[in-house]
Amino acid sequence: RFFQKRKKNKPPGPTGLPIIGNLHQLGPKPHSSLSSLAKTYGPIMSLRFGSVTVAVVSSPTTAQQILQKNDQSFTDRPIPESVAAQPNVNDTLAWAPADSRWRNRRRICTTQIFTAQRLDLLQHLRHRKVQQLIQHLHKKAEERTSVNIGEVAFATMLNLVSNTVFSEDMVDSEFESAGEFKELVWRIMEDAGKVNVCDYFPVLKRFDLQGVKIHVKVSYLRLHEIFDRMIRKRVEDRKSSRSGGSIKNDFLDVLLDDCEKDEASVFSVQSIKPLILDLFIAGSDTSGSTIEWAMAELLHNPEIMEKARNELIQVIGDKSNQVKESDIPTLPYIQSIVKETLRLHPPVPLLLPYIAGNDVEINGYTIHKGTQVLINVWSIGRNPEFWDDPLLFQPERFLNSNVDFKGRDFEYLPFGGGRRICPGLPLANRMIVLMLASLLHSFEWELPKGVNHEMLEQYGITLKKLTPLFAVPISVV
Ligand code: HEM
Repeated sequence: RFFQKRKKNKPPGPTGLPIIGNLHQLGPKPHSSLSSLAKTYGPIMSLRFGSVTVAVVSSPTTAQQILQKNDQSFTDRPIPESVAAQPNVNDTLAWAPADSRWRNRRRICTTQIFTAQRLDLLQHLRHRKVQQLIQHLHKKAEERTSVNIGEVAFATMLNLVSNTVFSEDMVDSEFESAGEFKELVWRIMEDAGKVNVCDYFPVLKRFDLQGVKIHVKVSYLRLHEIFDRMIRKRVEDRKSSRSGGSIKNDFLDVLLDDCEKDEASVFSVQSIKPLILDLFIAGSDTSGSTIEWAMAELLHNPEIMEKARNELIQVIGDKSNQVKESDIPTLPYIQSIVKETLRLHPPVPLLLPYIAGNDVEINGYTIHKGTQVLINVWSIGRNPEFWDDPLLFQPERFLNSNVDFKGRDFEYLPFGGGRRICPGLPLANRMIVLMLASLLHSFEWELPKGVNHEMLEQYGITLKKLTPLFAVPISVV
């Protein structure tokens, strides 16, 4: 009777099979399968994955109910086993419960890295990292060899984050050597993207049937070891700096200042490592895949590429001038290309999952406490009810429109919304526009001969191209 009461008034959804529930309906592209199911069951539907009840939201008004109207009930996230494998997971930003310690960590990241003022101060860093990328591409252009666009953009972003945090590069300037750091972050992304049966059958957790947890743990521990070494070295340097040496004033120094401030500090040497790791993981692949999709769309739509290059030539001039961040406001077409890319290819198509903290009424249905909630922003961004010709890549749609990705327009949520909206949004926006504008201003691009250009997706922790995009840069004269 208790069980039946709990099931009362749930949103509609497809009947599941015994034991596995609806897991078999997810397929290799869950965001797309769930989008198809929503056509039958509506903007909020209920499914069962193993023993976990999941509500899937697929319309702007329903997303608004979750992220705005009832946001106090949807603050926490369920933690997948591949994420729980890391040490001190409750000290992360992305997965920790939204308590006062999480608020403090978020506040310190926002005020010390992501405010307009702090970002302005570190503009030179982004220019330097993008110029390193451009120099690397000039060499490739001379050799007439193709470049893995997603990978070099990913490595550039890793180096930007590592310079923000540690004031040093983690990937060599040629982006080629299998830099250990890059491989470790990459491997974590891969493992975290696997569908893990243990997440849906909590009784199986301790058996780690697919071995995901044990595999990913090795990478986490190694990264913690690297961070540990760097942090200890910095602690020593800070001691000597007090006797006259220099200090770096980067994010690590901010965190260590906080550790030393008082005993009630939210940070310790142990608890800053998961936070730093979160910034690397959340920032690099998302930005890398956005650049990859943008370039893939432009190679697919040469007239749009041409229009973008014309805007750059008009605003920036010829290749002897470099694109700067201060040019961004005068590049509306490039900005629209980035927005259109994030509409069609949101790197986190189902956002990070939420968990209902109590029973909540949405659209007349009850979302019971403990239900996982997925918001299908991929589906919302492709719905003809909210977008004209939604499957066409048309940056123009954003040109004279106020729709933005800051979490207030619920038909367009590539960075999520509400209190857990992506804190890295301002940095990502600046860096992605700058990187894309520089790639287009310095080079013409073509696909390697004989390559079949497809636009298929591969679902993982970020939504990537099924086959990585390789393109040949040609230096403009
Ligand atoms: C194109 C680039 C990016 C996209 C599309 C993106 C998207 C997202 C999304 C969808 C979420 C979950 C929001 C929600 O659940 O409502 C998120 C969370 C997060 N992102 Fe980003 N992100 C990007 C870049 C970055 C960067 C550059 C950083 C930092 C360096 C970053 C750090 C984070 C963190 C720490 C969280 C967890 C926030 C929390 O749960 O409190 N992201 N991001």
